[in-house]
Amino acid sequence: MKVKVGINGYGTIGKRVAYAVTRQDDMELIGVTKTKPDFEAYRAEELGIPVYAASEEFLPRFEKAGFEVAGTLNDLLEKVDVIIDATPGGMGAKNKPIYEKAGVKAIFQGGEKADVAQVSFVAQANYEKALGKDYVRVVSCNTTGLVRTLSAIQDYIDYVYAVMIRRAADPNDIKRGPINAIKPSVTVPSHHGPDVQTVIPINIETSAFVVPTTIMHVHSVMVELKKPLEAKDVIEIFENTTRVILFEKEKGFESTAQLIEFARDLHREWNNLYEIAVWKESISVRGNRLFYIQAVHQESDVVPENIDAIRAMFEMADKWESIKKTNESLGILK
Ligand SMILES: NC(=O)C1=CN([C@@H]2O[C@H](COP(=O)(O)OP(=O)(O)OC[C@H]3O[C@@H](n4cnc5c(N)ncnc54)[C@H](OP(=O)(O)O)[C@@H]3O)[C@@H](O)[C@H]2O)C=CC1
Ligand SMILES: O=C(OP(=O)(O)O)[C@H](O)COP(=O)(O)O
Repeated sequence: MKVKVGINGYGTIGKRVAYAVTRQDDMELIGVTKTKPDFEAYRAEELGIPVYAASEEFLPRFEKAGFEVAGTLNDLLEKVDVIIDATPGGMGAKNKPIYEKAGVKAIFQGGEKADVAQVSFVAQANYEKALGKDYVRVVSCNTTGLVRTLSAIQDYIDYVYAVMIRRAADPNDIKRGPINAIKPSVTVPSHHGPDVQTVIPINIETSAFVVPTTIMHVHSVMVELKKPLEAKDVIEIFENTTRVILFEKEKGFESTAQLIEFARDLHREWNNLYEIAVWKESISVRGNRLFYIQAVHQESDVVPENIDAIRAMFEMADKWESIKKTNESLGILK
């Protein structure tokens, strides 16, 4: 039996998760919601994906354009086992009562607060915690990136200090698009440190800055070690960590631009780089301090997490079985 999946919010994250669902042999994409009949709605229709209005209030927009929807969100909820809420940050919490009323499991995204769900999730760190759960939150793209590498060296961590250099907007965003400024999050810690702690119990402080780019976030990570670890050990650990890839400046990976070019060269859909990119040369240890620099493709690293979260919630596979299946289906390198 395939799990029936619906997507509420067919935007940057929603459309990528929808695509990933169609790549799974144990899941079925039942439909997606839109608030308006724009090109994304027409493209979904072309792909044979049923489009539902996100609520009744949006129906006149579709009627006016002559776009035939399959119903509204409530109709979609009647047909699915799980809904992926990929609506703008904060909207998921408002939608939750609708999902509860429909008796449908739900996965929320990182723009929601942790208390929206029973568990905050990164597959390789805490898959088991989501087993059988009804409400799971896939943490934000930056938090996912931090958890992927930090959980791999968790036993060595005394304290982490990390600086997030965040892209100003996604490439399709014409409202927030790169400003000619560096904008600090003046609240310290930024939400990322406390968010990491909702997944793994480590000491961590973070601060964050927005810079004028649309392609990827970069993290400068500093770890105080509680037991000895050499750079070569960290390299070996990361080489053996799923969804983490080492890139070398020596081979031309000088910036986020080349990382995205690499994803294009792989012919990845939407140039998704699902893996966290760690610069190999940046990994260094001085005394009891470890340093490394990594990049996160904000539009895609959380996509495999949503797929694994579905399998955990329906207890369809154990952790490594699910991760392997998801990785293979999306061409994730390791
Ligand atoms: N973009 C990113 O880099 C990342 C985002 N996230 C998180 O994922 C979530 C979604 O973000 P993202 O995909 O970027 O957002 P987008 O703005 O790209 O997409 C949001 C979608 O929600 C839909 N929507 C808008 N209003 C409503 C409504 N009233 N009811 C139902 N749907 C609505 C929009 O539909 P329509 O187009 O039809 O108006 C749109 O398709 C957020 O929690 C965000 O924090 C997590 C990791 C990375
Ligand atoms: O989850 C993300 O970033 P975050 O981890 O910095 O909150 C996404 O890049 C969305 O960030 P945004 O809230 O700046 O759109």
